[in-house]
Amino acid sequence: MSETASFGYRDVDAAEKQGMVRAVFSNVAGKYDLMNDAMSMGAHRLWKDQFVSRVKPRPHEAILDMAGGTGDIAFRMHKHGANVTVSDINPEMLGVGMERAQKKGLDGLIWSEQNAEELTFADRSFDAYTIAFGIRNVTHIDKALAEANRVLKFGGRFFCLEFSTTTWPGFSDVYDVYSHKLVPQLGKLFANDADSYRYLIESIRRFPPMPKFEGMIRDAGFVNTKVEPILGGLVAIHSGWKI
Ligand SMILES: C[S@@+](CC[C@H](N)C(=O)[O-])C[C@H]1O[C@@H](n2cnc3c(N)ncnc32)[C@H](O)[C@@H]1O
Repeated sequence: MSETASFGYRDVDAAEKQGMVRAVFSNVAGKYDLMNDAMSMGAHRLWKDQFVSRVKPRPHEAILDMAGGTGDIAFRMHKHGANVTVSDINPEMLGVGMERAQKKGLDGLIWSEQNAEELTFADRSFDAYTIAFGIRNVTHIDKALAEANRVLKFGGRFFCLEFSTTTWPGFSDVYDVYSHKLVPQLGKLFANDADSYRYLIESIRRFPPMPKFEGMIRDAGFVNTKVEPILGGLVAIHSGWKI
């Protein structure tokens, strides 16, 4: 029997998932940044600021921003003087990011089309690895985590920002209605694409809960792992160290 993977609430052939995810992000690339503001009412900017403040980028250190999309995390780290490589599997998302960098006058970022599961970077190339709202889209999360570990130097830091499950009871009911009913409608209104946004919400619900994901990070070889829930775990920052 062939291997299956979850694509939102559906189970699909694992070999097909990557192409389906790629199609989602090709569809949304042009409206991605606008939709992030609309869906989170601007909150994603605060979560990304908090995330980068935890990474503490230092001047000249090499940081890989995996699944970096249109560059939000990379731009923030670049401001600190880090040498940032933005990698993503989707050339359309990277294309939007490169245009944004040009408009902002940001030089020195490296843009690289890569699959998080099979990186072409040499072992021990980076001081830090970041991935924001990307890991839940990857077919084999364990392979991506193993690759993160491989490309980090000894003493390197791993940081992941991802939606998770809030433990605030009242809030989770409101969030359920908001995400399942309103987000696809916003997707239709702003991007003429309810299905892509339905997938993005469903994929949040299928993502492993915080303790399980932290265990996966440990299994990939990271130590001193930590989870920092935001809004009761609606969003979480996971981190670990390579030794
Ligand atoms: C929700 S966006 C996040 C973009 C950016 N990090 C941000 O926070 O705004 C998810 C990104 O993951 C990328 N992605 C999905 N699967 C991937 C994979 N296997 N390898 C690398 N990137 C992947 C998508 O192309 C997309 O750009």
